[in-house]
Amino acid sequence: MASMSVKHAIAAAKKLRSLQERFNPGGSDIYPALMGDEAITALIPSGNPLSVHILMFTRALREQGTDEQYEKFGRRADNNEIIGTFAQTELGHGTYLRGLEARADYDRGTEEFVLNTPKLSSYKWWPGGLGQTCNYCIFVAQLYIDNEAKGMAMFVVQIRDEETHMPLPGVHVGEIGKKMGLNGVNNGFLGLKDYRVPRLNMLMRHQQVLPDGRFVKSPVSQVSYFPMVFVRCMVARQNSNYLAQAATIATRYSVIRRQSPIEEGQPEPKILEHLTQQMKVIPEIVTAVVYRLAAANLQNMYNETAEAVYRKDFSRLPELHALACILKVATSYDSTYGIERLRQACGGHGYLTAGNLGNIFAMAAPACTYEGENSVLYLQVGKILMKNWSQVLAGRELMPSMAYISECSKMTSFPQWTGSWECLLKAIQYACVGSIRLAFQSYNARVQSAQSQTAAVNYSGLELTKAAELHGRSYVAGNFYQQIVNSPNKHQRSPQFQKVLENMLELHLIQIFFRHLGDILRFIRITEDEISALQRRLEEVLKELRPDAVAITDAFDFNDKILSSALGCYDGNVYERLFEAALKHPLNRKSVPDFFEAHLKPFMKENADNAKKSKL
Ligand SMILES: CCCCCCCCCCCCCC(=O)SCCNC(=O)CCNC(=O)[C@H](O)C(C)(C)COP(=O)(O)OP(=O)(O)OC[C@H]1O[C@@H](n2cnc3c(N)ncnc32)[C@H](O)[C@@H]1OP(=O)(O)O
Ligand SMILES: Cc1cc2nc3c(=O)[nH]c(=O)nc-3n(C[C@H](O)[C@H](O)[C@H](O)COP(=O)(O)OP(=O)(O)OC[C@H]3O[C@@H](n4cnc5c(N)ncnc54)[C@H](O)[C@@H]3O)c2cc1C
Repeated sequence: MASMSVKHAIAAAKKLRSLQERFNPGGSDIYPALMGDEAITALIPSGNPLSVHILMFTRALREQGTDEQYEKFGRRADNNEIIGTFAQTELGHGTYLRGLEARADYDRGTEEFVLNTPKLSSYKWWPGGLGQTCNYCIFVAQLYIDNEAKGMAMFVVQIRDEETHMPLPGVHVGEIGKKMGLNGVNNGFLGLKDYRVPRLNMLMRHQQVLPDGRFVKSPVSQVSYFPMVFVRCMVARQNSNYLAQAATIATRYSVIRRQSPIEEGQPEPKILEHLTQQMKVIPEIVTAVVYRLAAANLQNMYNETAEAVYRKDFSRLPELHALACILKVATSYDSTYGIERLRQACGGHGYLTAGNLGNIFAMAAPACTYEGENSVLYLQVGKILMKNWSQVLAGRELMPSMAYISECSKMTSFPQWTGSWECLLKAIQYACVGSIRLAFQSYNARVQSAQSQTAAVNYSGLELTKAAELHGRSYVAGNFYQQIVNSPNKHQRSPQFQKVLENMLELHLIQIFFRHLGDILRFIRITEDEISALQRRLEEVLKELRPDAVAITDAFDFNDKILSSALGCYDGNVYERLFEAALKHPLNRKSVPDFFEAHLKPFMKENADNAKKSKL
């Protein structure tokens, strides 16, 4: 599987390189963006062993290395003359980066770093492509000068001979084993023993070790986390795509499959006519659209910020970090649960490999863990919200994506309930701000009762997580509302198209309202009649969107090859394709399987003989 993946990844890399040269000669941005795109996912269903090379290795060399280092390593990596990965996580630590155990000791006598993974738990563990594909890596380690810790640093390390691909002396490298999916990625382990690299192998754009061992600190230490910020943005985009793929499959299947007359004596309808089926499928279509738009916004913000960071302007980094974290979490959780819901919406056939929903799930699910485990990122955002709440209390202005927090904080109570989109959006934001306030009070009370700040974060963790989750909902819903209602492009849309978009907005807002009804009722009084009115609107908008479901998913524009699904083909020949796939199964190659004579027949015969004997 790994070798097929490498073969396909290389073919895809060549193709994309030629597209890059055709459409964006000399540029560097569309290549990584395309590389992770849905076409690649489909071409390499067991995962792309070059993803981390393209998304992290090359970027880290460009963004964390000096110009000289880029010339030495980065250009070769961009040309795919060398293949690398990002080796940060260890067997014993992934989340808590300050706890990483791999170390780099500076030897000023030889002007080298001595790299070591001193214990089993300090072995690098997980990096994509490390097992077999890569001959280089970025090795993340604690930097020591004269045995004094200086924080994390990144080192370019050659691990295999460029000619023979043999691991170099002092390098212990291999594959970590079979996973639930992504088995073509050859995630690997790496141990180093007294492995020496020249001083200039430490990436030194933002922090430096001078030849005499003097350490020059980065102006902003978090900039060494920047490669992770980029991949979080990519996860937001990619997981929205996975959800869109699953939604396309389930929608197409739901207009072919017929089951159970709705009225006695009537013909069986398409299953998408059943209201509960609409509720399983249509909200997921809308969620995919909503997240695609949010991820596109995030990507623009990343591009602007990355340019600024390159010029050593770090002012927008905190806002980008906060948004990348929350959208990474929201898209990975919602796509993972959404894909499973869509699989169930396809009944028994959804469980067949031929439907491809299992593989899409296996591609989407690990994003809840990699690039920052989701609960940990919720806490990270929760902490940022606490900091911003202090700013609100001090009367200071907040970053644009949190401006709604200041606005809501000024409201003494929630305005008259109207049920309008603005009212629904405000209700979600108001509940979020209420949750932030409660989390802040809880956190502060703990600190005042002599808990340390870190312990107070731990014990306020549930409230911080709730506040972070609602902040994600507020941002995403607010962004969608702006794009549908206030977009400058609005007047170029046909009235029919605008109506479909508005229906999607209606469904999104009502869906989020019901998902967080408990959270909202904690802060806002809403009557039973007002809630029932929203229930009727939900049923109505599902009915309105039903005729558009196929067109919206067609507009995602996934080729049949990309969906790779007997249930989700454009022509709708579901049963024919399921049969075709079944007939290809190895067990169908022979009418009588080999195990019949070897095992089954003797087993049955023995049972029959025993039965005969017991009758005698
Ligand atoms: C194209 C499509 C592609 C598809 C993609 C799929 C393929 C991908 C294949 C899979 C590939 C998978 C590849 C992989 O998986 S690579 C490995 C990924 N590993 C992780 O993500 C590790 C997760 N851990 C962390 O990020 C940190 O340790 C956290 C964040 C948890 C805490 O950290 P720490 O304990 O050190 O810090 P602190 O909480 O005291 O915070 C201290 C300050 O720092 C600020 N801060 C923290 N972080 C950032 C940041 N990033 N930018 C800017 N600022 C940041 C923070 O706000 C605070 O600010 P202030 O309050 O002081 O102002
Ligand atoms: C498919 C895949 C690909 C990967 N690719 C790479 C790669 O290319 N390079 C690389 O370096 N790494 C890679 N990783 C590793 C990945 O980044 C880590 O698995 C991830 O950061 C989570 O860390 P962990 O595994 O140590 O989980 P842990 O941190 O051990 O998490 C386990 C549990 O503990 C909880 N927990 C941990 N800390 C806290 C806390 N502070 N507060 C509350 N709860 C906490 C978590 O919420 C979770 O429930 C990959 C992982 C996967 C699954």
